[in-house]
Amino acid sequence: MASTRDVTPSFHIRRLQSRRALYFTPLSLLHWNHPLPSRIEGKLLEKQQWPVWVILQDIATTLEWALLHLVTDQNIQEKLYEEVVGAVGKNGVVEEDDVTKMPYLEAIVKETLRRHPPRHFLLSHAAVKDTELGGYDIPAGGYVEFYTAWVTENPEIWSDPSEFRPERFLPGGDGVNADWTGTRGVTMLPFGAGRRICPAWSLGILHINLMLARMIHSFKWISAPDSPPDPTETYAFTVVMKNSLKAQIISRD
Ligand code: HEM
Repeated sequence: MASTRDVTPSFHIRRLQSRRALYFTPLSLLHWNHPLPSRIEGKLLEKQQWPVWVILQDIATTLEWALLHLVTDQNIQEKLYEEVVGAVGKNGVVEEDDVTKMPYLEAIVKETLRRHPPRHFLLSHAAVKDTELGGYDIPAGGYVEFYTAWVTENPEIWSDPSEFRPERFLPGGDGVNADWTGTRGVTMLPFGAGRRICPAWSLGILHINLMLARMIHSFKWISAPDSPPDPTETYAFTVVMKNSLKAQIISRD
């Protein structure tokens, strides 16, 4: 009989890692606190200390929001499971190359980043010279904060923006041509845009895709009794769930 466990996603990540089911979750690096290389030109935040947990936080936040929707809507979860099984079989192992051939997985991750951009604000930017931006005069040295969530909440850009609908990123959907790195127009900004865009956005996406595919391939995720998923948001470094997701997992073996 399938066993169930009542655990939080972070616990899942550690458990799956110990079963070698996950590709890469460098939790041991959580205490690493060396300066990351910084790009200086036109940059406000110089030589900051960037603890690695800050970076992992973006990935963990995205995974937790994706799982909330997959637990809430089992049809989406089953459709993803079918796609993963179709690509690697029931007993195969999902590898990096496999996730590039999973359009529904990609649509789920894009919809998660649209609906729940982990950072509602980009890093602080500053004008290096007197600048006019969107009708405002920004003096040299003036700080500019970009609020990213307004783009994805905008009904002029997205139909029913508050709904979680991965299909919008598939052919025929309103997001099929969305450029999430902002080079062809800005309809979502999870990684920022322009020359200060997150330099590791594709690495982040690869990790999220791979982990999510492996989690769904190995387990069916369902709501924990007496603890239904609660999408209320709160601000930490990223915009997280006020009440962490609790779910039960059932082995698909
Ligand atoms: C889902 C995953 C991720 C998200 C949503 C994300 C998001 C962002 C955002 C919004 C920015 C600020 C861009 C701006 O101010 O214009 C940023 C910057 C940055 N990110 Fe990421 N990021 C993710 C993963 C990663 C990973 C995996 C790494 C490193 C391995 C990384 C390293 C950095 C660095 C070093 C910067 C600063 C770049 C600069 O100052 O020029 N990020 N990220």
